[in-house]
Amino acid sequence: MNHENDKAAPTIIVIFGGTGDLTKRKLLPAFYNLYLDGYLPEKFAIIGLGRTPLDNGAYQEKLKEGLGEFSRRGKPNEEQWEHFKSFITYLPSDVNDAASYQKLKEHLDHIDDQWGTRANRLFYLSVAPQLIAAVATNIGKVGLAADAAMDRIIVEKPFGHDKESAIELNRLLTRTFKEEQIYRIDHYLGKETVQNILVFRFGNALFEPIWNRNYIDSVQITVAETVGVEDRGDYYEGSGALRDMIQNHLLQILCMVAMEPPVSFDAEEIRNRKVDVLRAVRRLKPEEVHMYAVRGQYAGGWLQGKKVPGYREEKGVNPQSNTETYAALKLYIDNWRWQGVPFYLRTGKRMQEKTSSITIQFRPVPHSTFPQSKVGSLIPNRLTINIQPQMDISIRFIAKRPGLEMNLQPGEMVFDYDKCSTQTPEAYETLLLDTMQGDATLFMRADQVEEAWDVITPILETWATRDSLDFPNYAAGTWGPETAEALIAGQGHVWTVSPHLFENK
Ligand SMILES: NC(=O)C1=CN([C@@H]2O[C@H](COP(=O)(O)OP(=O)(O)OC[C@H]3O[C@@H](n4cnc5c(N)ncnc54)[C@H](OP(=O)(O)O)[C@@H]3O)[C@@H](O)[C@H]2O)C=CC1
Ligand SMILES: O=C1O[C@H](COP(=O)(O)O)[C@@H](O)[C@H](O)[C@H]1O
Repeated sequence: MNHENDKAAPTIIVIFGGTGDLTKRKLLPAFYNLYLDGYLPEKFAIIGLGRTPLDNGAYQEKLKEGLGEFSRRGKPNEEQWEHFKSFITYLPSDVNDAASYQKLKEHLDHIDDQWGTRANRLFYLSVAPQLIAAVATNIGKVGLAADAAMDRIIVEKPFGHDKESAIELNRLLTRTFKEEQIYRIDHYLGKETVQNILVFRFGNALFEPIWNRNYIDSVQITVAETVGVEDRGDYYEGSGALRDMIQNHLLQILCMVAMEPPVSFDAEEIRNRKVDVLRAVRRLKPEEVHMYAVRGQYAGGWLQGKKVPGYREEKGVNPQSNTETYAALKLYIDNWRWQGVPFYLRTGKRMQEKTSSITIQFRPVPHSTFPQSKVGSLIPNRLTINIQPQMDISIRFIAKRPGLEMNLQPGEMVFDYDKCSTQTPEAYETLLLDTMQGDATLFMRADQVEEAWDVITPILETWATRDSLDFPNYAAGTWGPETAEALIAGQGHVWTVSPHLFENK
């Protein structure tokens, strides 16, 4: 997390799934940007693995195309690319072929010999979840990751399908790796604006005294996407919004908003405080689920002037599918700080606008000093943390409207990331550098993952018992099903649809 003046030790990155979408779209652009920003060590190598028959040149060319398309800096400069590509090699291999791990070991040992030092080894599992067991077991068998201080494994989401499978996966990984060698990625934790939640809360004395049930009325966390399932219908059918987004990204954000102040910025300390929050989230009884959780699935509709198909018409999706593409929850945290404060979480695909934000709604003033006739309905203070694509933190307050009369109006103070001079790094840049430097603060520990599954288990189980649903129940290009409004209306709340203050009074 803190990358000041740091260069990692000599490092070899082995990417299982080196020909896949994630490598092209996220991993390679992140490494390339780290290279341009001077964060990669001089002794550095990327080894891509996959079954596709390619030679080094063809593999490098494929990754270069991806850079042009997906890097925040666009097409690479030829001279810089010529140097960077010398780090990259490709080893065609099948993860189920035990012999290929011996070859990989020889390759890694050979690099160590050339460099005259034992390099750190990072094994990135960018493969489907069902292949993780084969890779981790085979790495263990040939002793590829024998040095607990130097070798790490990075595991992509989804981490399990439910609590039992997550526990099983943790058990399997810890047969070969110690917990401190395992980096479970949640890319939301690498986002600049998400990291800033901790700095905002614990770097300022101003907010902590009012960051509790005495002053905060409710909290909303929204992650709204305009995209549909794209070409991931097969995966999404077995997942749905609750597993795909809430179990990981939204619950992790919730932890950062709700955690107690850590004693230090140490990885274990931060993760301890976060897991405390998950443990305190009230578990729902099956008969309560309908009062606390709402699901939806998009029908066809119009988005930004374009006609888009319904979920059931997407590639890889069952035409009678009951998979939810929208989920909204009302959660309570049963501890001293948050007793009685509702936390509303929602996420959906094909929503009207792409926006991820956190809204902290403060309570109204205890007594209205100013005559109602002058001020209309006073708007209580609200803090909004816009995560993406708009990146800012704003505080809404009441101010006097200039003039001879005592009229009030809403005002706003904004910290805007666009006004900062440096380019914002992508989440994967932060996270990959952290893995190289052995900083696990922004990664999920086994107990965090298991607790997060535990929070959503009653909902998953209750939802699984019903197979005749009123789906689809929201049109693409809207803000989700109407039942989501009712979910929070009982407490007198409405979803804060847009992050922009004055559209949203
Ligand atoms: N793409 C994304 O934006 C995101 C992906 N993820 C996660 O990342 C992981 C990878 O996703 P993604 O890149 O999209 O998947 P892809 O389907 O695009 O890539 C899968 C990769 O696995 C390789 N592979 C499959 N079977 C074998 C095998 N038997 N032996 C060796 N290699 C094999 C493929 O190589 P080949 O075909 O050459 O054998 C390919 O490189 C998944 O867990 C996914 O959930 C998480 C968040 C976002
Ligand atoms: O993990 C996932 O995240 C993406 C959204 O990520 P973002 O950084 O673009 O906000 C989501 O589309 C995908 O379904 C999910 O698997």
